[in-house]
Amino acid sequence: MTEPILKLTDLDFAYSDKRVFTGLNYTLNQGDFLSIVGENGVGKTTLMKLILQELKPTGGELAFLPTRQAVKVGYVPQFRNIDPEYPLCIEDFVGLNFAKVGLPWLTKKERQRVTEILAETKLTPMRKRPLGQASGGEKQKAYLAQALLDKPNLLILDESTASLDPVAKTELLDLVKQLNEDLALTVIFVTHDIPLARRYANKYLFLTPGNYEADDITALTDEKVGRMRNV
Ligand SMILES: Nc1ncnc2c1ncn2[C@@H]1O[C@H](COP(=O)(O)OP(=O)(O)OP(=O)(O)O)[C@@H](O)[C@H]1O
Repeated sequence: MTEPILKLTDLDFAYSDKRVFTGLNYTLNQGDFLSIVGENGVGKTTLMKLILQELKPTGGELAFLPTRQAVKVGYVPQFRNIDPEYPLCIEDFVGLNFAKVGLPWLTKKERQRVTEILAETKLTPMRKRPLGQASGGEKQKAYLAQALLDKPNLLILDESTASLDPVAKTELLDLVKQLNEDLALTVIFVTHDIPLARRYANKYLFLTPGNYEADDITALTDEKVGRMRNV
C-alpha cells in the first residue's frame, strides 16, 4: 500500500511582492519517483527550498508524513565545477556529512558506512582521487553518495544531471532508480529534460506560471508538453 511522505496543501509562496505559486496541492507517496518540470523561473528551485525548509510557505501547508522526524531528506545539487586544487579526495568528501565540530575523524561505524556507500555508488575504484580532478559524472556521483550517506528516505535531485553527458546521466539515474526500486527510496527529480523524466519517473508535476498539472508520467505526452509550454 502506498503511504504519503509529503503533502502540499494550498501552498502559496511569494518573495515579498513576487508571487511564485499559489494554491499548490500535491501528495507524494513513498516510493514515488516524481519529476518536477517547467520553464525557467516558474518556481522549481523555490519549491525545493520549501521542502528543504530553507524557506517558509507564505500560505497553506507543507507537511512531512507520518511525522517530520520520520522523513530524512537527502539533496544532490546542480552540477558545480570544483576547483582542481580542491583538497579532499572522493572518499573524504563523501564522509564530510558525518563531520562534527571538534571531532573531524570518523568512528569505525561511520567509516564502514562510507565504504558501503562508495561501493553502492560504484566509486570504490576512484575513492582516493582528488575530487577536483574527477570527471563530471564522478563528481555528481560523489554528491549523490554524500547525500545518501545518512540513509535518507526522500532524495532530491535538483537538475543534478543537467551538465552531464548522456552516459554519465544514465549512470547516475540508473543508480538512483535502483535505490528507488530496491529500497522504495522516494525521489524528486527536478529537470528540463522531458525524455529523461519519462524514462525514470512514474509521476510528474508540471509547473507553469500561476498554475500546475500533476499526473502519472504516461500522461506527459509531447502534445501536452507543447500546450503547457505555451500557457
Ligand atoms: N531570493 C529571491 N528573491 C526574489 N525573487 C526570487 C528569488 N529567488 C528566485 N526568485 C524569483 O522567483 C521565481 C522562481 O524562481 P526559481 O529559481 O524557483 O525558478 P526555477 O523554476 O527553479 O528556474 P530555473 O529553471 O531557471 O532554475 C523567478 O521569477 C525568480 O526570479
